[in-house]
Amino acid sequence: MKVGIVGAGFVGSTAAYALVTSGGASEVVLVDANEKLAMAQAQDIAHAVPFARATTVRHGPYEALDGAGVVVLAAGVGQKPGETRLDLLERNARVFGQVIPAALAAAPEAILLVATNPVDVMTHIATHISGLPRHRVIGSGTVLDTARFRALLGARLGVTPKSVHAHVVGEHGDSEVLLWSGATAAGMPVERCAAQLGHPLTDADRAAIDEGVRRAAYRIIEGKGHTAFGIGSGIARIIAAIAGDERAVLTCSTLTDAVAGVRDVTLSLPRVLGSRGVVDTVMPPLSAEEETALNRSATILREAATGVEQRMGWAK
Ligand SMILES: NC(=O)C1=CN([C@@H]2O[C@H](COP(=O)(O)OP(=O)(O)OC[C@H]3O[C@@H](n4cnc5c(N)ncnc54)[C@H](O)[C@@H]3O)[C@@H](O)[C@H]2O)C=CC1
Ligand SMILES: CC(=O)C(=O)O
Repeated sequence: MKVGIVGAGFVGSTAAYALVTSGGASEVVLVDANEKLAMAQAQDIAHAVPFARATTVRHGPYEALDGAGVVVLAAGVGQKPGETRLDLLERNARVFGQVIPAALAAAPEAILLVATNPVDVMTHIATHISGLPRHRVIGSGTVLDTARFRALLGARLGVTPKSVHAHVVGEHGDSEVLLWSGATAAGMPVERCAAQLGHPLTDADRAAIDEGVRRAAYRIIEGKGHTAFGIGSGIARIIAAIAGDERAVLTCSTLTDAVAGVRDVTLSLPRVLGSRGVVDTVMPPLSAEEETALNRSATILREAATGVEQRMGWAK
């Protein structure tokens, strides 16, 4: 499948590199307002191809997205140390007003995969601007937070994160909800598995893991200015699920009729991904505490979306 990536900065270029190393695309085209950057990234990544999977990597204007099955949207600004994701909304909404019509004019059949933050509200905006059916506008959502949760749980249990099944839902951001009640390893609740392995999970462990997931971006941005490897790999994983019509379950963001009592909200839940995009959604069982936290997260996102809808004149 041909994949377009608009925004060839840290996130877009790392996603392109992950696609090349995983063999997730036959062709990758990078587009950026900074054409010199797009060209340099495309050349650098193309030089990895002899060590990786057969992929054509190039840069170009929007017209070069012609025929793309997925267009990744990674254009816009990222957080500076201390900024929240929601602080980026106004600036990145303006970017999407330019980028989405141009991308769809070239690739009208594409699924849009949004990475730009705040990713849930940007996915909401992308659904409105594009006019596409909601199943074709997917935010990377909490795919990264779920990976962070699995990584930290795996480290605590002393097993590979690949053997840990645990999900983060709601906002990709401060109000996200770690679903401890459904977390499993080796086919049993994660607490029981941890105890059997001689690493019982204490309240302090749980608090440290929650903090480690929720505050990961802040810590990494403080240290290196951006995050890219986790999300680049997550984007490549989502594209593989679409390209292979896998029906893989990944925590992605898409416009949803009602979640935890909140209507018309774009956030992450476990989504079944296939060649049409989001082909189904699974609502996990939640504890009372998780239900309350998801209602709060959905309310925050609904309010942020309402604000944008009013400013853009979409309010009904
Ligand atoms: N969804 C997630 O889990 C994550 C999302 N992000 C978000 O991804 C976005 C990109 O982050 P980085 O790659 O680190 O930023 P970056 O600054 O390295 O790259 C952004 C690129 O967008 C380009 N751009 C800006 N306006 C444009 C326009 N109108 N048309 C075409 N290109 C345009 C810039 O020239 C730049 O190359 C940020 O919003 C960041 O917060 C970052 C990490 C994780
Ligand atoms: C920057 C960002 O959204 C993250 O790394 O989670």
